[in-house]
Amino acid sequence: MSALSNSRFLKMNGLGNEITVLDLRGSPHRVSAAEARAIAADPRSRFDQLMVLHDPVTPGTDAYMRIYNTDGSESGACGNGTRCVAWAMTADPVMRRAGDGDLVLETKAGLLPVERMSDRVFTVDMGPPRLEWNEIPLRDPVADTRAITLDTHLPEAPELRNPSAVSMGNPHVVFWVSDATAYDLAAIGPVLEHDPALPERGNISFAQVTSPEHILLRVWERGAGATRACGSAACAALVAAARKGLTGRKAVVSLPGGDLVIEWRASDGHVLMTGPTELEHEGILSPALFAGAA
Ligand SMILES: N[C@@H](CCC[C@H](N)C(=O)O)C(=O)O
Repeated sequence: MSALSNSRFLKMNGLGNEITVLDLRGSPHRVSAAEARAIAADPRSRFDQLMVLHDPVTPGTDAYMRIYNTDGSESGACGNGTRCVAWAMTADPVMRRAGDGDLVLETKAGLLPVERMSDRVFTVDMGPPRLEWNEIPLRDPVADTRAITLDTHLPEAPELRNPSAVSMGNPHVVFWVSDATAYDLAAIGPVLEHDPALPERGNISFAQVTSPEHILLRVWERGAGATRACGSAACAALVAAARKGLTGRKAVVSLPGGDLVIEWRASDGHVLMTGPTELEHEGILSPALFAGAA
């Protein structure tokens, strides 16, 4: 029987980005890729990202998070999921942490301080963007990641050339388009996600800058597919747009699920993401889910 059998979970969302939160603090168990896929396969616990809480690693932090995509792969960042975890750790009667003060979460990519702005709205300090080719990572050295070249050539879509690349703790490629809704994400997304120039695959965004304070964004997520919102992609798009002089350092990023406010803070270069969370229901993971999942 899996150590996860009968574990309580929260099904949440951040702007429609489907998030399941599982609390393994106090347990040595590490969710396997097969277990993550099994949890995603059940409609009650279905997720774009599974956020798993573990005991803190760095002194002064509240929890260490592992982040799983629908396909079982792991990521270093999930903006919408981080806000959901912040809600769970401050408001859920079971997952609520002891004590008050600033909430600081940690992933394999670094520390994420979180501020509660209102009942369900949180600002996450997503840290500084990583902009060097080997930090993203890209296969080939490039001096300026504001305009990169992928191997994929789409002659039917001449706009899809020279995207920007940014890491927010996970790899993002941002294409600059005149109409963010014009592309068939389900057809193009998987091809671009797996482009050989992206050794760890990529989260793929189509960004339409409508003013210096506003970006329309659609995202094909690595390991999860088309989602209604992606917080780290919104951060990556704002950083890339500001670097290209298309926007200022603060903008509203509109996704199919709603709006995020993103600021690339001048004082320390950190990216702040503000947006809502929603609790849908709680549940218990059935032992039957894990039959055959190692
Ligand atoms: N939805 C997330 C990003 C999820 C991680 C991504 N699919 C990856 O593999 O890097 C967000 O809100 O940032």
